[in-house]
Amino acid sequence: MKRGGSDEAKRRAGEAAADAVDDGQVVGLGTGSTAAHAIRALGRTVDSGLDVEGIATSYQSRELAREVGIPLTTLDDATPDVAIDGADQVADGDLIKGGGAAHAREKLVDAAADRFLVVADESKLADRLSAPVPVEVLPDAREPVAASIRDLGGDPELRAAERKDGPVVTDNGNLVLDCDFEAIDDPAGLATDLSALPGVLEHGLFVGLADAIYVGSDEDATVREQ
Ligand SMILES: O=C(CO)[C@H](O)[C@H](O)COP(=O)(O)O
Repeated sequence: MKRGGSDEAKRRAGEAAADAVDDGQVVGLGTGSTAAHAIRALGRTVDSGLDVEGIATSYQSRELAREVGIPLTTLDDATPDVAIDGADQVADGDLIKGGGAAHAREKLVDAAADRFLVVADESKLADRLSAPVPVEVLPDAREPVAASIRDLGGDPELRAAERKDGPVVTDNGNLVLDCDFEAIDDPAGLATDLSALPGVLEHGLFVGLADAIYVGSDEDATVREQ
């Protein structure tokens, strides 16, 4: 699915981050249209002889990696040296992710990596995180978690599928509540509160995880070390 700014800006961010991958490294392969540019660029470097292995964060990134010829491994067998992943919003180096409902596996792989590179076009940058926070819940936990989110000041909405009747079902077989907290003053505190709710598999607040943000525009890509 395509979200955010121009495809050219996303391509510049994704390709710049892929350029930072060294021979012999294991790479976490993020999900979304910006991360897909990085995966395609890595596929081209594999074609030209670079020895890298990927760890997919979703069905989408696994299929794309297979298509472009990146050999795959898993967290059972390897630790990612670097992960490259997109974001829905970036503020002060913290992120909201999960626009593609892949944030549970993304957080697992991105947090495991020695270096986590975020790839984003300029439209994702904000002064404060304020986009709805995706919260993946076990199907049985939908109502209790929604009630707890309201108690925390959020407005949860079950994510509906686009070309299927009913809700989005994640790669893990769960549901997603998009939770609007408006401007988030304390992302770390909210992340802790959401993680503590029974039935929450994972939420899309990525606090203090990013090592560098690759920001693409229609002209170039710049790197902001965190
Ligand atoms: O978190 C994600 C998927 O769960 C994506 O990385 C995020 O939604 C950004 O996507 P895009 O690069 O297509 O704008």
